[in-house]
Amino acid sequence: MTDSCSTHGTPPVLSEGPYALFFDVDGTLATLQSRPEAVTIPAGVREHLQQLAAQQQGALALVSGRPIAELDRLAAPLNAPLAGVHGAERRDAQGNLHVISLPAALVQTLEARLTSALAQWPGTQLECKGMAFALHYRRGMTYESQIMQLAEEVVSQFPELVLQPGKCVVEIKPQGVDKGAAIRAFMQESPFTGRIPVFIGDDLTDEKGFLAVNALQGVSIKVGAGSTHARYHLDSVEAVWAWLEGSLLQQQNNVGKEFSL
Ligand SMILES: O=P(O)(O)OC[C@H]1O[C@H](O[C@H]2O[C@H](CO)[C@@H](O)[C@H](O)[C@H]2O)[C@H](O)[C@@H](O)[C@@H]1O
Repeated sequence: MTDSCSTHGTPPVLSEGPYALFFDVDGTLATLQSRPEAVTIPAGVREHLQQLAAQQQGALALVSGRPIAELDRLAAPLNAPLAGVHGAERRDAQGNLHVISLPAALVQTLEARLTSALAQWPGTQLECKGMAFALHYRRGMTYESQIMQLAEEVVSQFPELVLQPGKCVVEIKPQGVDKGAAIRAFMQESPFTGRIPVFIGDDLTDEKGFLAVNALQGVSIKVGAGSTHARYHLDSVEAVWAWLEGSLLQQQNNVGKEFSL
């Protein structure tokens, strides 16, 4: 990554389109919390997402490291296309599921090994997502190096696995799974095809998504500090909420103009 976020401007609100909208969740639509299970998306933001989805004929998806089941719970009553576990799970706009899994025996072996290792390190937390594992250390920062070493050891033993670093977390996920691939897959399907892709995210896992959107001449937006491939920048989750509301109002104005005499 050669660009620095600080050199990028604030994105204008969405004014023309049609758009294909992709949102990361933690750190983008939802404020980070000390535990994954404490996260919520405010009701007003969920309402705005629903309205934006309707305005764009359903071309709005969440693209997250979280499993699809959790995304449905966090975003309810929004029933959107979803990419979960960094793209290992994907629910397309027709409701079809596309899943990249690992052999059950490998999942069992990894879960047992990671559970017993993290049990030694107070404040760390293991999130098992079926085909991926998140090793959290936000409440156990003193164990960061042990967690990183463990994750690196595991990945070095199994060529079908790769590391996905994040905010106070390192994840172990299947090779070839990333948010860029998930966004490209959506963009080949109705109702996303032919639209201008927009992706907003805050973390390292979002960088492949920014690259995918840039390659399609879309709008990539990084939330918060850090070097990035994204072309625009928003300071905070609150700024994302405000931009989302502004874009919604702008799109509503556009519709009003189409029908005014
Ligand atoms: O792709 P995202 O939607 O941004 O999901 C990335 C990971 O987010 C969650 O972990 C992060 O958020 C937690 C809650 O705020 C925080 O406690 C943790 O330190 C962060 O790394 C989630 O738990 C992971 O499964 C996601 O992959």
